[in-house]
Amino acid sequence: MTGRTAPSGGSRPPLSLEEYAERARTRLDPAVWDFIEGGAGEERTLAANLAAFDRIRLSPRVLTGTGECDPSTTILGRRWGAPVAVAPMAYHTLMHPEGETATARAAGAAGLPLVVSTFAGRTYREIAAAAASPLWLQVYCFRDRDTTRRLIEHAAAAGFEALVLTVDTPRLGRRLRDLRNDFRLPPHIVPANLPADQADYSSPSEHGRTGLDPSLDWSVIAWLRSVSQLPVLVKGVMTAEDARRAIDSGVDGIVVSNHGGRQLDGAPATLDVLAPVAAAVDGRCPLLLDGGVRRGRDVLGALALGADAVLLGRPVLHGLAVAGGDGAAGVLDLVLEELSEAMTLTGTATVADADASLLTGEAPHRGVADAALPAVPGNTAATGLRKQDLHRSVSDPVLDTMNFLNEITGRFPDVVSFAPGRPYEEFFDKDEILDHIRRYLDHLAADGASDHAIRTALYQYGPTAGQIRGLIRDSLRADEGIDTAPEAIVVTVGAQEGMLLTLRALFANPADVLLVASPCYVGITGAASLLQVPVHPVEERADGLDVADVEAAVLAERARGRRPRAFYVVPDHSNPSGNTMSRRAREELLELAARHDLLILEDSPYRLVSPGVQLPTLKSMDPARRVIHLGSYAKSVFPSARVGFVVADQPVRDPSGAETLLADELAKIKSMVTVNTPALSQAAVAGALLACGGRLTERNAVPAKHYGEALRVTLEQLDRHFPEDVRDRLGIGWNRPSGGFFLTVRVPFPADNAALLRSAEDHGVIWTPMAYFYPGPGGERSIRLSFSYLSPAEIEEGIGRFAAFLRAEIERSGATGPTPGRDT
Ligand SMILES: Cc1cc2nc3c(=O)[nH]c(=O)nc-3n(C[C@H](O)[C@H](O)[C@H](O)COP(=O)(O)O)c2cc1C
Repeated sequence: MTGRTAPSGGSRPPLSLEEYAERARTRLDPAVWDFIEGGAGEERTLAANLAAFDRIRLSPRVLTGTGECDPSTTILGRRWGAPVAVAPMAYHTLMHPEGETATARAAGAAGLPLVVSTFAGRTYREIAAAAASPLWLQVYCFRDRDTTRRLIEHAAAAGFEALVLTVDTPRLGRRLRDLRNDFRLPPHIVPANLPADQADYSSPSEHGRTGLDPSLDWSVIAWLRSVSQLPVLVKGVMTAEDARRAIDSGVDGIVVSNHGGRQLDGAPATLDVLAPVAAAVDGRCPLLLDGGVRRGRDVLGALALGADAVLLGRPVLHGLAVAGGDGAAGVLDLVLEELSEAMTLTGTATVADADASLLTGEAPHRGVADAALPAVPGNTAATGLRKQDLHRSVSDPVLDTMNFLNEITGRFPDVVSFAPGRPYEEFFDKDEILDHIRRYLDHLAADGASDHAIRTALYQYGPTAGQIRGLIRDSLRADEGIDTAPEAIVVTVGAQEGMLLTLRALFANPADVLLVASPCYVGITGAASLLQVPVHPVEERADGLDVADVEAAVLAERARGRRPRAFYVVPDHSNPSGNTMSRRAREELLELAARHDLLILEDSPYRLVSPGVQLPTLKSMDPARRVIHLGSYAKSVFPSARVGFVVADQPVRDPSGAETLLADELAKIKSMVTVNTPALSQAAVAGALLACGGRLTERNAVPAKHYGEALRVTLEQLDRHFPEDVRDRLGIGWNRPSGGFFLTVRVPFPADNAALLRSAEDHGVIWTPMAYFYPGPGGERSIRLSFSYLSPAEIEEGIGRFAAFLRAEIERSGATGPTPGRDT
């Protein structure tokens, strides 16, 4: 990031990108200047891009002890000197005869990638020869796909590492400056990688109209995959919805871009749409942004709003125009110098540390409609909060799924509900809870605790890791074959807190990915969303999880440069699918974990309330301590206690060689979350454990029988309403779990919220759309039925209503026959 020699024509090197722009303007032919500088229409969007960055205010933070900051980052498995790359721009040769080769040298010197335009003025081979950092190819899809395919093959052969498909250009925007100037490329400026004889390229707008394919849809991603192995990014996404579709289409990255204001005039500034797009992407792929980046601090602003990196457009052309490769290098150096300054003055040690806490004052997406904020009654000075200003997780649909169900249950109180995964209430005895607490106090006294110590245990803040760890250890030994020390246990506020603590501790860097069996319990994906942990779903097959699929996910993530850190699974009677992993699959999973240095997060709350003998827990099969076991007493004791625990016996070594257990580290985090699990709750659970000598299987013998019976009645009623030949004809099916609270019904129509509403309104029965449990697409034609909360008579009535709903819905949609798509 050293200053360069003064590009000729100025008394000193330009001190800002603005100065580079000014010097470039004086050097270039006015029509060429207009061509690079201009935007579409009235250039509102062009101006908005710049204005949005102008509104960013960063918080200076002092005495942070940050020292040297590190602006480097890793994208698609490659280290970049900073989260900046050069945006694809046509014809660098218009700025300087060396064109893209000069830019590639400059980018290489700064350790930054260059995205080379389809309309590059130099060949891909020449550019690659000059490059010392990653090259990506920007792809325009032509009507003639063969031309596009050849372009991609040439770039791949030259060593380009990724494809960036520009998706905002079914035609070129009306750029009035070019129209007024009747802009034509000089004869020597040609696209060096396109067939010279096939088109007249001299008028970019004219060629755009005749050459570009205006009818592209999302299937183009699959086409690109069919012609190239390279990762595919899409450039030009501006809405959360399109970002989701892009991810559903399997892209490897997204560039939020409005083409530097050159396409749809009136489109918002890219920075203004970044936060909602980032919320939708939720770390599932790299997210880049371009448009209006003109200073190093702009880079930091974009990162704070959720980008992983930015592309720099016009300023690089300005540098080239001013002094060729040296000028482009000067521009990049300046941006990196300013970024380093901004990071230091905001106490941002690394790129991963840049988050929304850096922002202060008016956020970029504010300003337009502040006046339209609803007034809060009775408080005229109230501050209206915008959802976009809150953490992106609050916009994550996963955090909302249960609200819809609760709302619908409230609206139709007389429905039979197969929605809640709740224990059957007839087993609750209102006096028992007091007996449990009494029993625990007596136990403490019998153990020799003084009155004073017992008072403290009950009334005072307690030990962070919990005060009933010994009893939990005994119970795990008796019931689960898990042999662990009390010190390896942290008592948590439900298993949910256990998930939060575990993810917080394990996921230290943005390249760490959580793999989850999918469909997946929303508690873990929700916690991942809160912590911005990227999630990679591994889809269960109809008969359960295939460990080969987990391995494929591990390898795919590695290939993307990310680190699969842990795999979350409910091995027994899974919520939501009801499937159980076989013993063989458990062994294979543990072998895989060892092979790939993967941790397993085992969550298994239904075992102890399921009939029959259970398969061994993963934790009990795990001498290598790869399994972190998340426990819950919600089903086996009662949910209101909100007591869970984590068995985290993994040794943790610090740089001095000192060793703790992962449980100790979780307790540190817990001390800042819930301080300790309420003593009253622990006392009640402890009393319940003492009552059965730690053998919760024995305590739950009757409930387990009940749940087994509820499952049997549910299956029997489904069989009765839909005998095999009928269900085959209608395209309905279901699995046959061996226990737990849930099963999966496959249907031949979309089982979405609209269908759920019809089911509640017209048939008086509620269920849960399986799609709620898919972190990505999937489950659209599946339903989760939960039978745990209902009596056999209610189940019988409810399945009758459910059957009527299924028949009505099949008739309504005209859909019968085998269910397309996924099975669970
Ligand atoms: C002269 C010029 C040519 C461009 N050519 C392309 C191109 O060939 N392909 C593409 O995807 N985007 C192209 N763009 C858009 C840029 O990649 C980028 O989206 C935009 O310039 C970023 O905004 P900024 O210039 O404000 O930094 C071009 C932009 C300019 C200014």
